Amino acid sequence: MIAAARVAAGTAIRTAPGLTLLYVLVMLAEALAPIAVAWLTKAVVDSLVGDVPATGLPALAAGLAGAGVLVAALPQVSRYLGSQIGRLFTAHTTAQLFTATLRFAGLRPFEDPVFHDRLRLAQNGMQTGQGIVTGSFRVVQSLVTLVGMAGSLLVISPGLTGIVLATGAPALVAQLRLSRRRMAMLWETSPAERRQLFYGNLLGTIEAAKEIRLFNSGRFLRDRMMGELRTTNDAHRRMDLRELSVEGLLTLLGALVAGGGLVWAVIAAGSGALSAGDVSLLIAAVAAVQNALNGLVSGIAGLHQDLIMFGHSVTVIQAEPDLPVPAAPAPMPRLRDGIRLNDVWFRYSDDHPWILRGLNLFIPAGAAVAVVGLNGAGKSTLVKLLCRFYDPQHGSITWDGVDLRHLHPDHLRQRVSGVFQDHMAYDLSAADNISIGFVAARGDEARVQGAAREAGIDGKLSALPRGYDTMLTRMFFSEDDKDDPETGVVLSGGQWQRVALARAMFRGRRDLMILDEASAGLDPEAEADVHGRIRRQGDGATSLLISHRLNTVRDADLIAVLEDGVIVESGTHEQLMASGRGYARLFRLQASGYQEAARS
Ligand SMILES: Nc1ncnc2c1ncn2[C@@H]1O[C@H](COP(=O)(O)OP(=O)(O)OP(=O)(O)O)[C@@H](O)[C@H]1O
Repeated sequence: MIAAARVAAGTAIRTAPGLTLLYVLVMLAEALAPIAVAWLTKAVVDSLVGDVPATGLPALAAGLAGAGVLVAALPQVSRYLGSQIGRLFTAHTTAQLFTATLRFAGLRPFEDPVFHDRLRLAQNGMQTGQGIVTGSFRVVQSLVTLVGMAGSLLVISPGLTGIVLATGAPALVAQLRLSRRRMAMLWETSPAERRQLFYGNLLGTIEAAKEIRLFNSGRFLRDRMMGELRTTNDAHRRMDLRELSVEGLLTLLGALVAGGGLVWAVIAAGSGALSAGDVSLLIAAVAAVQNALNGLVSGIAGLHQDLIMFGHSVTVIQAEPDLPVPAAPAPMPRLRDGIRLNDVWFRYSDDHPWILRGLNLFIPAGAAVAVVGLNGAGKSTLVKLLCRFYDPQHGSITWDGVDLRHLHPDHLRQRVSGVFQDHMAYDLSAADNISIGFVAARGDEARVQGAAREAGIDGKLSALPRGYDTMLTRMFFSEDDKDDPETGVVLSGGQWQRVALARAMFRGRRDLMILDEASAGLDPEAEADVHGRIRRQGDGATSLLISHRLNTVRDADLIAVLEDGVIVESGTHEQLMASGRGYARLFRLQASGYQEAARS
């Protein structure tokens, strides 16, 4: 929490130094104004009842009126300044948080549920920016008022001062414990809240809508969502009850002290021990000290809570890299020799089974290499290792002899392009969907169109209502233009695959092109055509093709069969067919299926 406080203070000062200074001055004036009002009231009352000469009465009255104006006006000014600093603070830390998530070079953090909980709380914590800024100044302000008012009260009644201040100590301890418990509760209920969000999103997305309706699973999902919501609601209710009882007791204690003080002051004034002005000062001071104490206690508790929340952002912002990045990465010239996987062992975590078990494979520069294998054999895992989204636990992957671990992940990825099996369909325009593959060339319309042509989707995209500027989603239309087809279109699965291919093509010639089931949604002829284009694309480009349709990869220079975490067969199509082993069997099986289909 101390680290979070340090970061928060530094951020506020850095993002808005002038405003912060102004805010401090306004808050100080706001803190001192009630003290001035109390003392001026005492002086006026004493003058009026004749305890002191009334010569300066008009000046006192004018001073009192001026202080009253400040008491009324300053809170509005400070609220505006606090909000503005809070907004700047939130914008700054939000940018930092998302920059930090981009710094993770691999995928592991995004598969970690604890990270997801933290990220969600961190995003909520971003909204606490204003609370931290205003909360910390409120604490200082309450402290100033408290000291001033307690000093005033001390002049009249040291005993009462002691009692009033003493009620603050248990309040502070209780509030701090409450805020710690609330934060712990939020952390504990975070997984349930995340599941609730997940079910809620499922019930509202088009992707799930078909299955939910066909399988009539909506009620089941809704009930699960409500179950999670009940869990979090119960935890919140228990926390609210606890707060209610503690705060109720503290309020009662404060009221008893204030009432007792009033009775004592009236009796003391009756016996002449206090002046009328003293009584008015005492009434104002007891109320103000209690207010300031409450402000201080709840300010500290709120700040404590906001800082714990903000601490999640700081943890993400300051997180160690998920993959070791060398301080002096090896230079990365164009691939000349090839990529070698040497005795590669990999599993997703210690409690997962081994996916790759000593895999050896050489992908020669300039060659088209196909990897085939059954579902779950580890083909996509191999692709992720080649992009260095993970490091293997044993063995190495080398790029022209240099271990990927010695290269900078950014440099490596600049040399790679491709389409993942689970490629993205962005709710963006057609042009953006393609040019996001190489943001530096965004706006190059000819290049966008060229890539789309290569992927065989130019005809479709050019004919859209707004051409390449058409949104490939119907998510963002407004009430006014909801029936206008120009606001967005919906593509088919195969068309999306071609858009993803165009995105990969848009990157231009890269050393390694990976197609992981990238054309499975196309008909076999189109898939073979795509593979052919990839092979012809630029001289010497290396490609890694993954497909379940063996016929579409038969022209590859090398076909490797992945099974049980190792390559069990490799060679050209002809060699593998001649060997008559698993590949040949599967190929014949698939070929006979096509022949059957062709005959029927
Ligand atoms: N992020 C992950 N965390 C844990 N296990 C994973 C993860 N991704 C994949 N796996 C597991 O790794 C194994 C290999 O998966 P992979 O996706 O590499 O197979 P594949 O050969 O590409 O399969 P398919 O042909 O079905 O696409 C599977 O058993 C899968 O459950």
